[in-house]
Amino acid sequence: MSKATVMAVVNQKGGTGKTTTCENLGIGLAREGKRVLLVDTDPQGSLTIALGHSRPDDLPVTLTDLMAKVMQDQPLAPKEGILPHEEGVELVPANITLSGLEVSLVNAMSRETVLKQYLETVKDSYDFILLDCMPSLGMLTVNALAASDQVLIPVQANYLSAKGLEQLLQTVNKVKRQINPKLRIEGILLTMVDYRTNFAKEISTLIRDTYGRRLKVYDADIPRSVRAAEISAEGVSIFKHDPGGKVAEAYRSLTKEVMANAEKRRKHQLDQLR
Ligand SMILES: Nc1ncnc2c1ncn2[C@@H]1O[C@H](COP(=O)(O)OP(=O)(O)OP(=O)(O)O)[C@@H](O)[C@H]1O
Repeated sequence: MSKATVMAVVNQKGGTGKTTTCENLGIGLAREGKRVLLVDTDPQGSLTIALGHSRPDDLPVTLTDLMAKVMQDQPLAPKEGILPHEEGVELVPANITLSGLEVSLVNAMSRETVLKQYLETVKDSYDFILLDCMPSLGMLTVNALAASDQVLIPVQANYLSAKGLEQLLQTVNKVKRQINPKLRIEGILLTMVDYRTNFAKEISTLIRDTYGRRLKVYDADIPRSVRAAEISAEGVSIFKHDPGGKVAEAYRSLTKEVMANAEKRRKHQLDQLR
């Protein structure tokens, strides 16, 4: 059985739409029949909350426990700590205890690859594993990059920080060089685009012109909409909350692009084996 494609959703800047993208791309893929695991690697637990667990601190098992077991060489039960969601995805939840684990990683053996080692134990059961990263380039984000095949970078169109993006690309390249040679940037996703303003259109064009040659910018942009902001408290995706709306439409397009890219890569790999 083939192993999952692991995708890190990363931006060290806060509030760029990482969690919203993880949730809706993940559920979008599940709606297309893919087996999807979402992993909350952020001690804030936003993805955990967004998927309906409003009190992450009360959960008996979270990513902290699973990574701690890996670090202590303890066995994991099948699907230990993995929670089902009504829309077909599964979740490894997180809470604030993950901050403590991040500190203890500093002195751990193979500290950059603890998450990777954990994911190896579950990879056979999924087609896609999406990692919701925290807004920093610390050890948990390095673990996410070390465990991933590809990176999706949500960028809030109105607040593009070219310097921030360069810093992120440097970190991705460093992880690629030193720890994970197969890591590649899948694409930049423009989020919270307000098409009522000319400014947003200009920024979108600017990003495509500036980075489009070096990096893929997804054709799908995610529009700004209060309907998207509402889902954080609803425990369901935009496909359930507002199925006919423009944000659902945009995440549907993104899902198709991600699947088409995965299929292209699979064919390319098969061609190389021939
Ligand atoms: N398309 C959108 N339109 C309007 N609001 C949005 C949209 N996408 C996300 N939001 C809202 O913007 C805020 C930040 O989004 P989100 O939590 O997805 O970002 P994040 O990058 O994961 O944040 P953090 O860095 O804190 O983890 C949230 O309140 C969310 O509900």
